[in-house]
Amino acid sequence: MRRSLVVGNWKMHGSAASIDTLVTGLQQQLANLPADQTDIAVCPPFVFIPQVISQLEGSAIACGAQNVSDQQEGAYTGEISATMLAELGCQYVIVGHSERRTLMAESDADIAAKFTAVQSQGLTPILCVGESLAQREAGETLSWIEQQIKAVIAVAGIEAMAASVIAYEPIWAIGTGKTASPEQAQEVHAHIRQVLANESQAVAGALQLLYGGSVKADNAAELFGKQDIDGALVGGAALKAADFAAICMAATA
Ligand SMILES: O=C[C@H](O)COP(=O)(O)O
Repeated sequence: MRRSLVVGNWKMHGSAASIDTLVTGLQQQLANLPADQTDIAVCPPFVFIPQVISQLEGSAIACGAQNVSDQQEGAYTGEISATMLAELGCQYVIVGHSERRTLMAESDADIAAKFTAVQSQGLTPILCVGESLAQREAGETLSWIEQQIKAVIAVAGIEAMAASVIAYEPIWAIGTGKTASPEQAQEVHAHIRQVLANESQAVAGALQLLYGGSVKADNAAELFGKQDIDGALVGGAALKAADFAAICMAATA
């Protein structure tokens, strides 16, 4: 049976003080969560990672990053490498978030290179895929998601997917309050698992598949009730300790 995983993506939010409060709140709220059933991680902005890792010392909550360079070292002004994130103690790195694909024009090739760079340092990539509203309305959702995943498999190989997490995040549901229905999400998750199963049943069966897009305390349980939804990548609701904790509880129930 797959463990569930809930990841908070704090995006470009927070200050040293507000993050201190948030992490303290999370530790209090999640103190009684059975750590053997659910993996939990938070992804702060880069500059707050050392603070968060220090605050989380001794806790079962892992820390991740929201982005990474596809290079490990060199003259890449403003970039952060997977080597650096590993040294800090990060365990996860989000790659291919739709905000980066759209706002930073990251291509499938860029994302595959980042995915490989992350794994080369022993970290776990959380590969985000998702369709726009126009693509959904044109009936292109499944083929688009398949293409995004195959672009990474083509570079990293199917076995590499075993050491990764995939997050399905329909772009139209991110930060909009419009969640995909559990049935819409399950349809895509089942397809993702089938795409993987066509190459390796073992990888498909073991991979944690998250849903992201306006996940809240009051819709999480229904989403997690679906067979192929193993957890969530949470944006807005991850900024409030009580809300994020409630989502983690729902994933554990
Ligand atoms: O990475 C998280 C997703 O973009 C979801 O964000 P949201 O929960 O605010 O819709």
